[in-house]
Amino acid sequence: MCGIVGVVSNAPVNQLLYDAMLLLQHRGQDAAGIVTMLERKFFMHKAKGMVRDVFRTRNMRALPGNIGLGQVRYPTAGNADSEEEAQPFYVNAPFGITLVHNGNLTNAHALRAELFSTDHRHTNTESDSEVLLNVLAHELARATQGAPLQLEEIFKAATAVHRRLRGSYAVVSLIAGHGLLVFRDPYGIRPLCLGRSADGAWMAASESVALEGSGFTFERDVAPGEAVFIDLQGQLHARQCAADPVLDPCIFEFVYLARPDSTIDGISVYQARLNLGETLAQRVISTVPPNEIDVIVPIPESSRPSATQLAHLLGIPYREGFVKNRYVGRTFIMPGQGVRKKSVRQKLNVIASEFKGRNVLLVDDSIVRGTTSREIVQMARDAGARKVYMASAAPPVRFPNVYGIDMPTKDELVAHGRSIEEIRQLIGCDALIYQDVDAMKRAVRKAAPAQGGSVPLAGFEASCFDGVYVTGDIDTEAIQRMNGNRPRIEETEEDSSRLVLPNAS
Ligand SMILES: O=P(O)(O)OC[C@H]1O[C@H](OP(=O)(O)OP(=O)(O)O)[C@H](O)[C@@H]1O
Ligand SMILES: NC(=O)CC[C@H](N)C(=O)O
Ligand SMILES: [Mg+2]
Repeated sequence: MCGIVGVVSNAPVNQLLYDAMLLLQHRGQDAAGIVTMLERKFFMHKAKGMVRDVFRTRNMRALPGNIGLGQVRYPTAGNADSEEEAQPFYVNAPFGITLVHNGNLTNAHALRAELFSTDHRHTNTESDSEVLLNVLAHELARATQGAPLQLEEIFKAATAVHRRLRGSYAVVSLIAGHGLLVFRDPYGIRPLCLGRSADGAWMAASESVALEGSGFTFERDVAPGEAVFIDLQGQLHARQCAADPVLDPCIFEFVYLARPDSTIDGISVYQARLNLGETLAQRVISTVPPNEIDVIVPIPESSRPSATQLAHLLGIPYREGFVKNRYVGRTFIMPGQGVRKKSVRQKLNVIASEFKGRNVLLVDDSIVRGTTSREIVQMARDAGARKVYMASAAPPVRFPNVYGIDMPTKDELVAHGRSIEEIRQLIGCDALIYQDVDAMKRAVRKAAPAQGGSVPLAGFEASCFDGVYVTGDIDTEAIQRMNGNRPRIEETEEDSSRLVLPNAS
């Protein structure tokens, strides 16, 4: 995941973009970038780091114009360490286009070869988003054939782009001298929504929290396969450009990725998490008698809504046993297992009195590599807990994700190829309770409104839990190819994060 945003206004947008990106910071902490446009000229600043570190006053002053876009990056393709792969990306022809992307193309490898041999376009990084931009540029050139750009050609190009791309993509792009083009893949895997301000400005963003926090009113989600073009006068034009759009949003957004105060495709993330706590309660009861649990303790941050609901239903006290250092980022989205492990301890500290002599049930939203749970269980024991039970509001994560969440190989997943009992032993808890896959889907769906958008909710992209890849073209070979170009982080206890490039000996 990454966070993306675009704004068309009649006043400067640099501060608006910056503020919206701060509201999306939880979606990517690796790099940040903004492009604005004044007349036909683009102004760009991007670098590795979090928003507040990347942009100084002098950078902000150098971003003039009433239209622009931005991204916070969490790399899932290419090289996490590369400054060049920070977004936005830019191409000069046709017209001049910049683009930000949230998602992951599963056919980037084939497209890159095709771009070079057939389309005669050059890409200069390993990023799939640069490939995406070049496909869009090629299709815009093909649709216009040298003539001025009209609305019909924009939608024709978007249609052709959908035909060529596979995987997940929520995109905001800026066409110099024309306007903002926004589109979402035909399955709607990654989120994207639109909002309006009182003075008529438009904002497109990954999550509704960015709209609301920036003074915009949520208008609607971008439908899967839909392309929306907002011209320089602020007129919005929309068209369904995919042959067979279906809405299968990524369920992990509701489990962990998104902010709880966001609504995605009509589903309140907070309500979905409460519901997950409710169904989890039934699983807990069937594993550990509630009278053997003295206290329920959430693992901050994302598990809190599920843990409160669980505690409420079981009638067991909910206590804060871990305090989070708010200056440490999300550990799951940090590149490198060593960095993640170290930062769990830096990030969370125990309140020993909540554990001493008690049987505690720790609740997390998900267990991915098991780094957090292992450390946390040990910390609870060190603090004097008698029994430490562990519950996950999501089912076991057993399969790699290829749609923009950084869990690319099955071997790194603690639940892959292991029984619940084996995972329990690895994590070191006295009982381990997982949500069930169908119950998770039901719980999230229950938070959906009766009436959906223009494309109704079909199901969920839940491949990391059930191994079903909604785009249908993913096999072991495809996963290996996607990972082939990604640098690995070599792990040892002492030297925790040495970067190893592929092909390095
Ligand atoms: O099994 P693991 O590989 O450790 O990953 C799972 C953990 O990572 C996430 O927390 P994170 O610290 O990223 O963010 P949060 O503060 O929003 O919960 C998630 O909420 C789990 O706690
Ligand atoms: N998480 C994402 O959405 C990543 C976007 C893109 N695949 C990149 O690696 O930069
Ligand atoms: Mg967490």
